[in-house]
Amino acid sequence: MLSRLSPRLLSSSPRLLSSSIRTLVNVTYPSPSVAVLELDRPPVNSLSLEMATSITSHIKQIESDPQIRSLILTSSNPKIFSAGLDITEMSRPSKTRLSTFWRSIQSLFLTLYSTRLSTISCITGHSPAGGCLLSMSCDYRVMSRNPKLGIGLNETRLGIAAPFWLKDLFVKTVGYREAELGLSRGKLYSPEEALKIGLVDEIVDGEVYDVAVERAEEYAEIPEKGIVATKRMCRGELVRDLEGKIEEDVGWFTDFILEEGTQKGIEGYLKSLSKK
Ligand SMILES: CC/C=C\C/C=C\C/C=C\C/C=C/C(=O)SCCNC(=O)CCNC(=O)[C@H](O)C(C)(C)COP(=O)(O)OP(=O)(O)OC[C@H]1O[C@@H](n2cnc3c(N)ncnc32)[C@H](O)[C@@H]1OP(=O)(O)O
Repeated sequence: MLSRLSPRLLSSSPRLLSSSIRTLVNVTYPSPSVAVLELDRPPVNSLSLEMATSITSHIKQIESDPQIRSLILTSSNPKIFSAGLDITEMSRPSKTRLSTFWRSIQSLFLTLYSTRLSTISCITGHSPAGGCLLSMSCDYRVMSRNPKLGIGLNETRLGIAAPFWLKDLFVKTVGYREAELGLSRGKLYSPEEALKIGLVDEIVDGEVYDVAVERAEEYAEIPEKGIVATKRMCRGELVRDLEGKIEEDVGWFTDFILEEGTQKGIEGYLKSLSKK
């Protein structure tokens, strides 16, 4: 039933959908060529298996409408873009669930990073780890100037490491030395710092969403053929690298996460979060 609804219909009846099926995202259309996908999984938009799968399938639905040229990724929570992977997915999981979870994250990355759509990340709130991955997978990043916000890859703070493709994406975005420093220290950058190193492209004092729509409309005016060929040129290598190592990467992730030492670290991190 859901899959037969066109994306436009989806956006026109979000309340009807949320009462029947929890989609975890809202889709709206501020102009004929622009779609907005709003993450909506309270309290912190963390990426569970269901959340990652829902985002991926909504991107694919939006992509299938030829009129839509740009996609804005944002959050229903003004303070938090996404808290990254749902850490509870990695705490004492079954191996089967953990593998399926990781495949859903790989698939979300590949879909968002290689979509024909021009993607704008509208970052109004915190964006650690998997949240930063979502933003870095977009073509353009606009962030609120709020100095209390943080964006970056803080995996080491949980006793885990970013997978090779996320490390490569970070290197491509901010350069080798900054990536090495940021990854090993698990650094979360303020918006000003993020702008300085190229982790975000613009910071905004007022309404970030309005600027994101403006940028999305600018992208939508550029001929699609040129954009798609350019994205393929810039992003194809990393996409092919991961596509060629999907199983190996699932193996690394599950082995690493299921190690007792990693489990203890994750447990401790979860406790520290709930004690705050
Ligand atoms: C060799 C390599 C092989 C394999 C690689 C291995 C792994 C690498 C994998 C992938 C890379 C990506 C990893 C990740 O994304 S891990 C997640 C990292 N995220 C964080 O560290 C963020 C943690 N959260 C926070 O810092 C704060 O919650 C935040 C600043 C976002 C919001 O603060 P606020 O004060 O507003 O809310 P809280 O009270 O802290 O949280 C509310 C509620 O939500 C729970 N929570 C928070 N974050 C998460 C999360 N990521 N997953 C699940 N649950 C989360 C928090 O515990 C609170 O719960 P409760 O106490 O029950 O209300």
